[in-house]
Amino acid sequence: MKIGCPKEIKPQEFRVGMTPAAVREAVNRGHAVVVETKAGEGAGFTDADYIAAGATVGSVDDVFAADMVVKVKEPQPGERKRLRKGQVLFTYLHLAPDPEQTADLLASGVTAIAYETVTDDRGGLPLLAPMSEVAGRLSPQVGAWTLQKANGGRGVLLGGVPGVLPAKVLVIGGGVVGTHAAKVAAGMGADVTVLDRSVNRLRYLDDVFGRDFKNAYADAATTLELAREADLIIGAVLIPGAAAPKLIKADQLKLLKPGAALVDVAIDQGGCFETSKATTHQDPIYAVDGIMHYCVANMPGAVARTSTLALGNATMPFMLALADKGWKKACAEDKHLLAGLNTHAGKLTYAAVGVALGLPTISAAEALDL
Ligand SMILES: NC(=O)C1=CN([C@@H]2O[C@H](COP(=O)(O)OP(=O)(O)OC[C@H]3O[C@@H](n4cnc5c(N)ncnc54)[C@H](O)[C@@H]3O)[C@@H](O)[C@H]2O)C=CC1
Ligand SMILES: CC(=O)C(=O)O
Ligand SMILES: [Mg+2]
Repeated sequence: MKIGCPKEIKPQEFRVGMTPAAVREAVNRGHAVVVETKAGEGAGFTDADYIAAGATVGSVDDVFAADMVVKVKEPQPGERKRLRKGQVLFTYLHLAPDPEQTADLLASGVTAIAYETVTDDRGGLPLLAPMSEVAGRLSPQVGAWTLQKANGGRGVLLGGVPGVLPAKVLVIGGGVVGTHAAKVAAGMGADVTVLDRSVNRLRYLDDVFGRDFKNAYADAATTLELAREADLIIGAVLIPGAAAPKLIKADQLKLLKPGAALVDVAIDQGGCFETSKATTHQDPIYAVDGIMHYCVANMPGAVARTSTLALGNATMPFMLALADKGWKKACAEDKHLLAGLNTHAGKLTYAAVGVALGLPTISAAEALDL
C-alpha cells in the first residue's frame, strides 16, 4: 500500500502523523511511504531522517495521492478537497461539534477512521489516551500561567507559599486527562478535587490517589458548589464521540471567583463550559465576565516532540494492520479498529456523531458490506 503523511497545517500544530520509526516498520513490510517535505520539522525529525527510514519525501500532492493518509489533526478545508472515495484517512476527527468537516468528509466519500473513537478491551480509547496524558499534564501548567495577573487571572500561585494557602483546583472528569491533570496539580502543591459521574472511576481514584487529591460525585449541585470556591477549573469530561455536556452555564460565571481560570480540555468535543470557544496556541485565552478561558483544541501540539513520539507508539500497530490488510479486513478482524470508523463512501458510521449533528447513520458493521 502507498501511505502518505502530510505536514500539519492547523495553526501552531507541530506534531506529525508518522515518526521515522513508524515509516521504517511500514517499509519493512513492503509498503511505500511518502512524507511531505519538512513534515517532521516541528517534532525534530528531518527529511533526511525519513529518507534514512525508507520513505520518499514529496509534495502535498504526492502525499494525498496515497491509498491511506496518516495525520494528526482533523483535515483542514483545503485538505478535505483532496480526499476521495476509496482512500483511507487515519487521524483525529472530532466530528460531533464540526458539521462543516462532517459534510466535506461525506461528500468526498473517504473512509475516515478517527483516532478518538478506536477502543480497547478495557473500555479505554487507546489512540486518544496518549494525547490525553499530554493535555492532562499540560493543563495545570497552562492554568497556572492563565492565573497570573498579567494574563487576566486572579494572581494566585497554585502551590501557595509558607503562610499562604494553595490554590483550589477543580478537575471535572476523572478519566485520562483528569487523572493526569490532578496528579500534576497536586504535585505543584495545589488543593485538588476531581469530579466524575462514574462511581467505579471515583473508587479507583480514591484507591490509587486518595492521599494526593480528593474526589466527589459530579452532580450539578456539587459541581457548582466546588466551582464557586475554585481558582482553576479544568474541564476533562468525555462521552465518546459525542458533543461535550455543558457543565458550567454562561449565567453561572458571575458566581465564580473573579479572575478564576477555566481550562477546557474537552473543547475538541465542543467544550464543557457554555462560554468556551476554541482558541489557538497563538492566542490561547480570553475573558468572559472576568473569568479567564483557555480553550486550545490541540494542546499536545505545544510539546510536539513528546506528543509525536507518544502518538506514534499508539497508532503504529493500527496503521500497520490497515496497511497490511486493507481497511475492510483490518476492521472486520478487529472490533476496536471498527469502532474508529466514522465515515465510509458517503455514509456516517458513528451513532453519537449522527445524534449530535442530526444526521442519519448506518452502523460501522453495515459499512463493511458497502
Ligand atoms: N484540547 C486538547 O488538546 C485535547 C483534548 N482532549 C479531550 O479531553 C477530553 C477528555 O478525554 P479523556 O480524559 O481521554 O476521556 P476519558 O474517557 O478517559 O475520561 C472522561 C471522563 O469524563 C467522565 N464524565 C463524563 N460525563 C461527565 C459529567 N457530566 N461530569 C463529570 N464527569 C463526566 C467519564 O466518566 C470519564 O471518566 C476529550 O474530549 C478529549 O478529546 C484530549 C487530548 C487533547
Ligand atoms: C486529541 C486531540 O485532538 C489532539 O491531540 O489534538
Ligand atoms: Mg483536539
